[in-house]
Amino acid sequence: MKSGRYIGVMSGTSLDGIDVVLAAIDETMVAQQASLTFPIPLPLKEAILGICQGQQLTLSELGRLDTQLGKLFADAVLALMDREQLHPEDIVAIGCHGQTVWHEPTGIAPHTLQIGDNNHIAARTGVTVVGDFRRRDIALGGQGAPLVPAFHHALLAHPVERRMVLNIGGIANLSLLIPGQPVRGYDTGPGNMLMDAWIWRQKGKPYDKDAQWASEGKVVLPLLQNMLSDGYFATPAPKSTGREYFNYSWLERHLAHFPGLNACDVQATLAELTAVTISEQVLLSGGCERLLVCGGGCRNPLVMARLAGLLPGTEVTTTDEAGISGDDMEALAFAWLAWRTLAGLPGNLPSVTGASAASVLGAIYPANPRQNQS
Ligand SMILES: Nc1ncnc2c1ncn2[C@@H]1O[C@H](COP(=O)(O)OP(=O)(O)OP(=O)(O)O)[C@@H](O)[C@H]1O
Ligand SMILES: CC(=O)N[C@H]1[C@@H]2OC[C@@H](O2)[C@@H](O)[C@@H]1O[C@H](C)C(=O)O
Repeated sequence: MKSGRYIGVMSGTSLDGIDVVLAAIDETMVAQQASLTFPIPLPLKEAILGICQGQQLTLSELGRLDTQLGKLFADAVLALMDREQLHPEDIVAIGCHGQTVWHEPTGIAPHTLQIGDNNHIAARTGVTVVGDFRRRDIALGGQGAPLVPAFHHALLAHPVERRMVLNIGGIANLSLLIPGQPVRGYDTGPGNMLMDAWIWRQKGKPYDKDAQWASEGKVVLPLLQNMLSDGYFATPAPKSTGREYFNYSWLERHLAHFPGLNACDVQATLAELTAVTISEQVLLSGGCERLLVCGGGCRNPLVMARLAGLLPGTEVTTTDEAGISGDDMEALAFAWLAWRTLAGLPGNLPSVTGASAASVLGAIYPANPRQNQS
């Protein structure tokens, strides 16, 4: 069943770095063995951010970015392989998510686009790559996202306890693991993305470390209510979203109604927006006994404290406490999805994405011998 060591690669909507994880996987377990975060050069990050917000580019520019990212993902994998003294034959496959640059799961021609040419990764590492995980689900009428609920279910479901797993990345997504019910899951809306965008514009910092700035401010209720009136929050699942919707322009449109606000109060209000939109969904979905949080947002003490405050009766913890590092969860999920693909097992859950059927996901880029090329 293709058991062995896999490498998962995730570059998420926050663009804070490429997460690479090594794991031993078979039908009964996923054992994490090593991980690293590989930096994304600032010009590349800015180019990706531009596309995600609708900036026009030529096909030549898109092609170049696809190649540059593919090479960068390969470098990230090679850094882990070199550090762990791994040879290509030690690894069954690499599961690479790619970089989402556009996600439009509804409308006349639903589509989602992850770039970073997997051919470069296979050629440079000498390891088989599995990629392009989302588009089969879209072709089956699904959202193509989120895909991690199946992995959350495999690892963290409990026979009697009502659990939910929350990933707070750039976008936040929730997996509902309720005993006796099909797994459900969807994106709740912005996770860290608006907080990151605001502090970047105001202070040139990539994120509000430990919510130090937001903690100095107070929530501006009219602004919060104005943002909460966005139609996405009341849309029923299945649903997914991304940077092309929740971005700095979205924030600017809401701020335009409230000129002259204190910048640090805006930061506090954005942290509250993340906590409120998540907790409302937890409650609307019937609540849970335990909320296991992963993703960079689980390191934000203000958001975590507000979630606990808004969800009395729910134990709010990080997935670290359940034995899985919150920083590595998504990369691990894509290593596991690569194993599912090679084992001929479906990767999507129609109860989550709304697809008409469960399906083996992804495309396989077979290994060829490792080459020393730049
Ligand atoms: N100590 C901290 N204090 C506050 N926020 C933090 C801290 N550490 C990480 N973060 C937040 O987490 C973000 C990174 O999260 P993560 O790596 O989960 O995102 P991602 O994987 O790119 O997103 P997605 O899940 O949407 O694809 C940072 O940009 C920052 O906003
Ligand atoms: C289109 C896309 O890349 N979506 C990501 C993004 O980041 C978080 C949230 O939005 C989730 O829907 C998804 O990622 C995780 C890994 C998923 O598919 O489950």
